[in-house]
Amino acid sequence: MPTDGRSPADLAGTPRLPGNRVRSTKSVRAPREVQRKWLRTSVLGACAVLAGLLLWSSMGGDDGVTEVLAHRGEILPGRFIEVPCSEDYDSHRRFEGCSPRKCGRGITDTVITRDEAQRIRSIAEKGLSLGGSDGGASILDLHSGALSVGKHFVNLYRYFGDKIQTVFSEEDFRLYRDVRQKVQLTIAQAFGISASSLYLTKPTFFSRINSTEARTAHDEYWHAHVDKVTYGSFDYTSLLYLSDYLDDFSGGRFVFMEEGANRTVEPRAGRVSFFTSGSENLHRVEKVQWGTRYAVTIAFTCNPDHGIADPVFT
Ligand SMILES: O=C(O)CCC(=O)C(=O)O
Ligand SMILES: [Fe+2]
Repeated sequence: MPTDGRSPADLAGTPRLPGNRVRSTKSVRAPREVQRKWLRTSVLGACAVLAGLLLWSSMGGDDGVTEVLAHRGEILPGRFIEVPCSEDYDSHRRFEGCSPRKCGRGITDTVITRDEAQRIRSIAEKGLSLGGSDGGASILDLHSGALSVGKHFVNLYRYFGDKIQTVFSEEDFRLYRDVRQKVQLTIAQAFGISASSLYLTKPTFFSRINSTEARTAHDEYWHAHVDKVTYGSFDYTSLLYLSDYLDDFSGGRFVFMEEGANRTVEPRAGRVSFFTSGSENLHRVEKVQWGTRYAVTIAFTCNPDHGIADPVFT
């Protein structure tokens, strides 16, 4: 406890005002000034510590510096950041005019409309309502038919047979293909390659993430990874977000991880984030804290042998 610098013995002979207050005389003014000075210093010190803490947390705390590449509220016509390519592509067959020579990441909010995102999300909702993981992460793959159910996956097409036409419509598949085409063109343009040299590859899938605790390894979506290592055939990864960060869910931001710096993409319905799939783009997804996050991972390869077709309504 701070004192004004006088011992109880010093105070013993001091004249007292009513209320037991020490009278303000010249002899006591100096210690009171010391007290004020101390108070001022403490307040200033506390403010400085608070400002430091705020700055530290806004920079990502002990994760290192965090830069937001795309805020949830902004509408980006297009942002592209070039990064040096990793050597990951050297150990794979090279397809000139397609395999990444220019690497990087881009974000655009103007290729897919909010309305298209809403309609694409309805497809995901319909499909995923037929199943869903016991843990926090469910997937629906319209190409293979894979759908999370409990702790496993079922093949939606085998399970429903012809009845699948009562779930999805021809229009759903048309929209899905149109969106895929627009994303493919965007990637080709950003990396200076021909769109026809890119092939859709697997897995291309919808994801639905909530804050339910993971039950199996499939629910653990938050680990840092390199898509080319995880999925093999990927050369270019894209993500189309179907819900809004902080309106529909919290947590769940996409993070590009680099030494000393993290760069985040805040999901926003209609936002397309795309990047070369090698370790120049190591990334993770933050754990979702509340709400539900929908997205589609749309992957492209340069190797026609690894290409897959658009899903068809049969
Ligand atoms: O949903 C996301 O933001 C990222 C998903 C992802 O990293 C992946 O599918 O490989
Ligand atoms: Fe990934």
